[in-house]
Amino acid sequence: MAGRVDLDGNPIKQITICMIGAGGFIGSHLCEKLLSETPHKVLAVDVYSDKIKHLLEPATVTWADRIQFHRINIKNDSRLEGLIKMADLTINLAAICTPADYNTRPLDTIYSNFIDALPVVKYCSENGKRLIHFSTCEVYGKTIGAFLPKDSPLRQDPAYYVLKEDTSPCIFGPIEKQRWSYACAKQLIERLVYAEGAENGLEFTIVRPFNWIGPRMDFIPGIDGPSEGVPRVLACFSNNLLRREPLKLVDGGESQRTFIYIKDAIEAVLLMIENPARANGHIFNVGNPNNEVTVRQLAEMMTKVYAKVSGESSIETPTIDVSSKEFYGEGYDDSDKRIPDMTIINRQLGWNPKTSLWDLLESTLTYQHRTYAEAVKQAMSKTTAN
Ligand SMILES: NC(=O)c1ccc[n+]([C@@H]2O[C@H](COP(=O)([O-])OP(=O)(O)OC[C@H]3O[C@@H](n4cnc5c(N)ncnc54)[C@H](O)[C@@H]3O)[C@@H](O)[C@H]2O)c1
Ligand SMILES: O=C(O)[C@H]1O[C@H](OP(=O)(O)OP(=O)(O)OC[C@H]2O[C@@H](n3ccc(=O)[nH]c3=O)[C@H](O)[C@@H]2O)[C@H](O)[C@@H](O)[C@@H]1O
Repeated sequence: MAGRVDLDGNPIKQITICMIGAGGFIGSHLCEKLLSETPHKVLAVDVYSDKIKHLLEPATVTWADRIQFHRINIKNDSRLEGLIKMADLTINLAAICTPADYNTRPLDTIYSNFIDALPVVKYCSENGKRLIHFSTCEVYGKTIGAFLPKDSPLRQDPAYYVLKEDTSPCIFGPIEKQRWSYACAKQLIERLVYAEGAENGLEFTIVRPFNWIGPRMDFIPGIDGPSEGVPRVLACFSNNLLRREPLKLVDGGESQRTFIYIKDAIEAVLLMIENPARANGHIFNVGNPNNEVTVRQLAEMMTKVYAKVSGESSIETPTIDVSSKEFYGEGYDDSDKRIPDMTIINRQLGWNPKTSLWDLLESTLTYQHRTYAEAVKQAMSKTTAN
């Protein structure tokens, strides 16, 4: 760790980071990276700590004095401002961010993504502290191309679908499509952070993740999360594979996504943390434009990879179609296609993603199989016995 320098060759000083939402999927990977590869200190704030338990116990691990866990709900805890004041940098990851919640719990979604983030921005601004705020690629909404006729040749033109931080519009559906409650709340908090920068000099960076996936993402229903819960697609499909049931394709699985390995994405966040002069004032797409698939293709690839890593044959009917109304309920809508433009992050931080979709699925599904296969088998045999 000695002699670490930033992208401009300057020595990197040890800092203290207040990480809100540190117990979640991204937070757990970021904590791991900071503790194992940097000298920085982490004040980890969350209501849950299961995903970072291995970093907190036992107290004898070499980094024990560099991480402190604070079980705090940021909605109503006066300790938050004190922690932000103690830190050099605050990273806010806390949010409700599973699509099944956006149309079924729109109030909680809006409160979590906008109202609850407000004090964090305010405390950073008032105390002259740097903020890295986690937004989402969903702020782009639908592509311009989605509104062209299906057979229009313009749909093939990147100008109609590649998403650029400084030029693409944010295109959401009507209010009754409550899916957009999340994207809209995230957009407004982005505008607020940006305005604090412009009017009050807040030093900020906004991150727009594009489908980061990997170990510890969400939960397996009935094992380490509610039986009726609907996590994001990686965990939904993992759950289906573990239970040997068909993967459910919402509205035919035609939507397109670009998936990036969490470990590649975390490299980008570390560059932002350690290169403030290059990252401040910027909004960054963080994704892997080379890993584009339709959801149907993702299901097919996950089925193949899971067969390889588990040694189990695939089931006869690996996928079934379900309507979005049946799967998510009233008010669901979808982003059609998400390709991140990488110009800004490349120019500012020289960062590029590395891992192919096949490789990232192989390591992630190996983890899923190792972590959950036995527990799922036991849960299923109990259900059959009852
Ligand atoms: N994973 C992705 O690909 C992705 C994509 C786009 C945006 N994001 C954004 O990145 C951030 C982190 O996402 P994630 O995938 O790690 O989600 P996650 O749900 O795994 O993590 C969020 C964490 O925040 C905590 N939290 C929520 N409300 C809180 C509160 N009131 N007080 C304290 N803690 C609270 C949760 O307990 C959870 O541990 C979110 O803001 C999300 O919108 C993630
Ligand atoms: O990860 C991101 O970058 C962002 O996008 C996600 O949104 P989305 O990609 O729509 O969510 P997923 O649950 O990962 O679904 C991806 C696609 O798979 C489909 N799906 C999901 C689950 C399933 O079982 N079957 C299925 O076909 C969905 O309808 C959607 O088209 C979430 O909103 C956030 O985590 C985040 O802000």
